[in-house]
Amino acid sequence: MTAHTFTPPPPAPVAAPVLSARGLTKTYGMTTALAGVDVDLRAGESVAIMGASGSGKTTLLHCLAGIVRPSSGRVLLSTSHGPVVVSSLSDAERSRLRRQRLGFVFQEGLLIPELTAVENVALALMLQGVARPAAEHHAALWLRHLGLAGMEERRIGQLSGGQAQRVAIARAQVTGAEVVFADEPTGALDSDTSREVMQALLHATIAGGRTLVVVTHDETVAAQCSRVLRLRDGLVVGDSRS
Ligand SMILES: Nc1ncnc2c1ncn2[C@@H]1O[C@H](COP(=O)(O)OP(=O)(O)OP(=O)(O)O)[C@@H](O)[C@H]1O
Repeated sequence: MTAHTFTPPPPAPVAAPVLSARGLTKTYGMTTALAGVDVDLRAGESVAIMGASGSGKTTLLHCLAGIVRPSSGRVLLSTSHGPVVVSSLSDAERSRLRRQRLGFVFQEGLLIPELTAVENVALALMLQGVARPAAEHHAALWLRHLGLAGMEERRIGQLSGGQAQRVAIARAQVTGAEVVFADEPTGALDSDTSREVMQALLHATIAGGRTLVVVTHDETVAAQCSRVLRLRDGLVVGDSRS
């Protein structure tokens, strides 16, 4: 009789973090906005950052996204071209990195009111050297994907708040950003529209295996994310996964 030995399957590989922060601090004069944050974010995660007003949420998002440079500590972004130490880059290098590798959806959309929906989305690609016809083609596909077919030629002021936020989501996705950062993306919307916009943001980002980081005060927004980080006085005091 053959002895059957049980061979345990190899452990599932743990994906390397897309974004890692170690010992992040940020001070503004006498104010400590971040007091030493360590965090690893992985591909496919949707991470809500919560906490009381002034706890450091936006500062953390800005440090992770290379918008502001931390006072100390390190932010490492893993890109398809290799790892990048975001916190050591110059202002110009960080702004290039943001344009090429990161996506942003803020409450006050960073959309240009004089441009149409399709032009706003296409602009993100054109800034990377994509020719206008191809950029507008891709932009229109994303707008359709986000339920905005027929609204491509409207200026931002001719859209509802929820529609404008979906244009911002399309713009954040169209370049294939590794990580999408959102700061109160649904703060100005009613609760039904907020849910729809949040679902659109989650599906667009996570379906592509990318990472979403959302600063929010809204527990219903956080409940739609796969992980919630809670900040107090510039420190992470809670980290839960659903
Ligand atoms: N540019 C700045 N100059 C001076 N102080 C700042 C600056 N940005 C943030 N701060 C201070 O750092 C601390 C953290 O601010 P931050 O905006 O990160 O908090 P938050 O949790 O996002 O707050 P809120 O929920 O009110 O938006 C606060 O005390 C704030 O006043």
